[in-house]
Formats: sequence, C-alpha cells, structure tokens
Amino acid sequence: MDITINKQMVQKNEKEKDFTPVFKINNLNLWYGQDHALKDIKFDIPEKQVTAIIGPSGCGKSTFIKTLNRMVEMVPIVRMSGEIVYREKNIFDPKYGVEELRTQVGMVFQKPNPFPKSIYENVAYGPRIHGIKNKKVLDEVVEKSLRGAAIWDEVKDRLHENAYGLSGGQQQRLCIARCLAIEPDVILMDEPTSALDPISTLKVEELVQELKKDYSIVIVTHNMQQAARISDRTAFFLNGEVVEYTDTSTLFSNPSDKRTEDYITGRFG
Ligand SMILES: Nc1ncnc2c1ncn2[C@@H]1O[C@H](COP(=O)(O)OP(=O)(O)OP(=O)(O)O)[C@@H](O)[C@H]1O
Repeated sequence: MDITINKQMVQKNEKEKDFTPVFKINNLNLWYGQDHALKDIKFDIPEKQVTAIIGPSGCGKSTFIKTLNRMVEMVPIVRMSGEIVYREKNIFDPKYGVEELRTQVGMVFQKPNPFPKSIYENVAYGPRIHGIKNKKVLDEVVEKSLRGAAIWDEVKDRLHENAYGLSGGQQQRLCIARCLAIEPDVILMDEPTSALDPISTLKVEELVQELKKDYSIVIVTHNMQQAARISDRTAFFLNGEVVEYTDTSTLFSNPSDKRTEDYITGRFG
C-alpha cells in the first residue's frame, strides 16, 4: 500500500515538473480595502497548455486572472503583495510597463465586447495602434487572426459590416480574433462561454484546443465539465486560496483534498 502511494506521489511530482512555466506566482496576496480576496497564492502556469481556474462564486477566480495582466489594479482600493513572474520578469517591477505586459498577455471577457465598428476594424484596431498602417499588411493580419479564431469562413464576405450584426458566439470568436491580432503569448479567458449557447460554447472549446498549440491559455470557468474537457491543469480556488492544483485528470479523478472532492462531487458551490 505504502509503495503504491509512494509510486503515485513520485509520478505526480514528476508530472508537476514536466512543463516550462510562463507565469510563476509567489505568495500573491490581494486585498479590496479590508477584504483579503487572494491569500498566499503560489503556483506555476505552464506554457502552451490550458490551465483552468475553478471554484465557487466569490472565491477569487476573476480577481486572480485579472492580476496576470494587472487589470485588477484598475480598482482603486486594491492592494497587493507578493510576486508574479512572467517569462523571468516581475510584472510589478516599475520598469516593466503595463502596456508591454498587455501586448503579451491578451484577455477575452465573459460577455463578447466588440467595438461598434466593422468586423475588419475590430481586428485591425490593435495592430493599427501598434503602428501598422500598410493596408496589405493589415488585410493579412485580419485574415490570419479571423482564421485563427475559426470565424473567417463565416465573415469573409461581410468584413465591412458592423460587428454587432454577428451572433453572440460569433462576436466572442471575433473578440478572440481581436486578441490574436496583437500576437500575444498568453490568452486569459474569464468565463468566455458563460453567455453563449451550447453550440457556440462547443465551437469556442474546440478553438481553445487548437489555440493551445501556439498560446498559453488560462481560463476561468464555472463549468466543471468544461474544465475537465478542455484543460490540462486545474487550480481549485476556495475563499481566496488555492486548495489544489494539479493535472486536470488527477484533480477530477483522484483529488487529494477533501474540499476539492466535495466541490467536484457537487456537495457545495
Ligand atoms: N471591485 C471590487 N471591489 C471590492 N470587492 C471586490 C471587487 N471585485 C471582487 N471583490 C470581492 O473579492 C472576492 C472575490 O471576487 P471574484 O469576483 O474574484 O470571485 P469569483 O470567484 O470570480 O466569483 P464569480 O464566480 O461569482 O465571478 C469577493 O468577495 C468579491 O466580493
């Protein structure tokens, strides 16, 4: 019995080491005023894999994902301590500009939020801001990004129509294309399918599987089945703490903490 456990632990430890981290999070704490929303978070996020963040409402999932591109700092009462290292640079280092970070770390939100512009202009917006003016180059970036987001065939004949004319699921894939157009390294997704119907959800889930070949993805989801379907690693958050973080199949089939087991078997949350 002991030997089996030891063997399992060795295998698990080996597995845990078996990736290149894109983010290293060390003792991250965050307060909204007096409310201690993230408590001593410490884990590494792998490159070119999908990492799911799960946990009950209010446990700090959105707060956590928004620390990774420093969006959380837009809330004036936020205070933080600890360290987030992105590709060997501490993102809180004053020398490391937030704009540079957000070029590397793109984000897709819960509700599709296209600009009130044409499909083409939605995707061309970021590259234009980064100084690309040449029409041919922009055309190429727009096509490549829309193809990358698996929506090109649906929109190629209506590129100059308003993005608001697209369905919700198409708008979300357009927002993913807009994110790809700035050629990020990491894509953060905060419940990207919670406002979508099941077919659009499936399309976005398939897309995430394609995108992880080229990008590192962190996805917050309320939906445990979704985390189990599409992620490689899962972190279970509870009351601002990471209770368990391991490869997704282990977390769902053989959780090591009773609270994880209670959550994934629907005993709370
Ligand atoms: N802008 C804010 N100002 C003050 N407190 C906040 C703010 N945003 C979040 N909080 C608090 O921080 C805690 C974590 O919230 P957060 O939105 O990160 O949780 P969550 O797990 O994403 O929840 P949900 O699944 O419901 O979206 C909660 O107690 C919440 O009330």
